Amino acid sequence: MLDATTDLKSLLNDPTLLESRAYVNGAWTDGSDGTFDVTNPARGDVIAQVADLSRAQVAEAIDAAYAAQKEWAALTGKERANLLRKWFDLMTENAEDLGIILTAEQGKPKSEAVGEIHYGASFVEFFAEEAKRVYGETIPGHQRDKRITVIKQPIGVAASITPWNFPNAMITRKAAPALAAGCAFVARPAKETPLSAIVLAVLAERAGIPAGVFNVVTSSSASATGKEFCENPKVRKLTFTGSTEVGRILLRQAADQVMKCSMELGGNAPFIVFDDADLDAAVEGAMLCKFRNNGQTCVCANRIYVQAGVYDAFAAKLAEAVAKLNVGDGLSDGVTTGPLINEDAVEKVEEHLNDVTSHGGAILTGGQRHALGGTFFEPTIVTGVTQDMMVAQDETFGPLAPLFKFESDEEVIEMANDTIFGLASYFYAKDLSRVYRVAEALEYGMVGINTGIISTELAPFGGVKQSGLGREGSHHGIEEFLEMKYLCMSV
Ligand SMILES: NC(=O)C1=CN([C@@H]2O[C@H](COP(=O)(O)OP(=O)(O)OC[C@H]3O[C@@H](n4cnc5c(N)ncnc54)[C@H](OP(=O)(O)O)[C@@H]3O)[C@@H](O)[C@H]2O)C=CC1
Ligand SMILES: O=C(O)[C@H](O)CS(=O)(=O)O
Repeated sequence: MLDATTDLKSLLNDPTLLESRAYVNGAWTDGSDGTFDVTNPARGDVIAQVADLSRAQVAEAIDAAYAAQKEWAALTGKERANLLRKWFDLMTENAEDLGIILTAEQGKPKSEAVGEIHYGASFVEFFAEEAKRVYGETIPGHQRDKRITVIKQPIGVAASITPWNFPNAMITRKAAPALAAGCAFVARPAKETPLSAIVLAVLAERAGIPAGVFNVVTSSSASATGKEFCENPKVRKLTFTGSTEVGRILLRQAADQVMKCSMELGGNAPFIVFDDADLDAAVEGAMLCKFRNNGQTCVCANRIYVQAGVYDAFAAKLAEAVAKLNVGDGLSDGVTTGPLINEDAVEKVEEHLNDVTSHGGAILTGGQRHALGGTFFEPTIVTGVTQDMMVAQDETFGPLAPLFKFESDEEVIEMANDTIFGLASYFYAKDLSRVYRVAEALEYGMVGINTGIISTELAPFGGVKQSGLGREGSHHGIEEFLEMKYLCMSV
């Protein structure tokens, strides 16, 4: 066993949670293509060698899901709910260990990782309850001898492809409604962070979720797995979270089967501070919104617009708050900011930063790779940012806070909406008519008003324009995994 694996196991209350095989049809499965390495981004060492499944093995997982789905759907909603509740209880009981595993492979501070585990588990808890509430309807007949009924049925086998930035919650946000609806599920996690997905399977098995209902296929080739998901006729639903670029590829591939797709894609969130805002609250919200997960979330503030009259005061307060961030290894106590996921991520931050400074912007704080080396980067604020700079159109996905100045409400709404994305947006203001006008004018699926954190299992999460299709979470979330059937009966 690798030294780093031994070290990681030594941190766990239950070392058996650290599994490196895939989970197919209730069996722990080695990869016919060998293994691929999983690295701790804070330390650079290999913490696991995970099963590398071939496309043929992915097809076997789909076969297993297809075979298990009918019996799973035949259970009552309450029976499925009871099993999902046990899964939720096990996630909650093991949250500390799941958080340590998540931090080790993804890098976020352990406190954030444990927070993600509870956030991820909240979807399982919520949709366990929704399993009992898949209602149909009756409609008055169109003729005297006709009776109209509408029923909801599970779509069948659902497959997911998820990113590395929330390796637990992005899976449960999909698998929980799918299983609650009566679907069977095949999850393919990002190659950077498969351990958090695998441990969900460990707990699903312990919860008594039947073999074949929840499968985790780990692979180094996302493309091959994605093609199998899109081309295999037994798959009736594809649910993806990741970049818009990859979302487009998958939609094109899924089109051949006219497959039902949910897409949670890229963002470019504006964070607007009006001159009537509570500046201290706005700074607190900006810190949470920008620097959560080191800026590696699709709903992070990507552009910070500040009205001219409060620009300097806001910038000074934000710099004070950024100075308090503690960059380091997420497994160390007191660390608030971990490393970026990989070298590509660091280079993207540098590219956006250099574009700002080479076009007249200025660094207020930070601005370079951290003294810790590796993929650590100094939390950075830049000022004098304008709409023609890269950061205005492209998602940084890192700890870069670009401050734009604006004069009028009309001007900032136009700038905020000037993007192909439409996922999350935020603004701070007190005047009620301004709040209504701005909230209604922003072209986004989600608007945070005087708050920088909007994510909850109770609300419909999703975007418009090229940020995605469909919603996850809330009672809307289960509809993504149901088909509506119209029954017309002649009496
Ligand atoms: N709207 C939302 O909720 C979210 C959006 N995102 C967006 O995703 C981006 C960052 O995440 P990142 O993981 O780099 O995004 P990517 O889109 O590169 O990867 C997301 C997932 O897709 C897989 N993938 C990559 N290429 C293909 C392909 N050709 N066919 C099938 N699967 C593929 C990846 O696998 P592998 O990593 O193994 O190559 C990974 O599991 C940002 O743009 C961010 O905004 C991220 C999270 C949430
Ligand atoms: O992947 C993401 O960025 C998540 O969707 C963000 S959140 O749901 O944790 O806010």
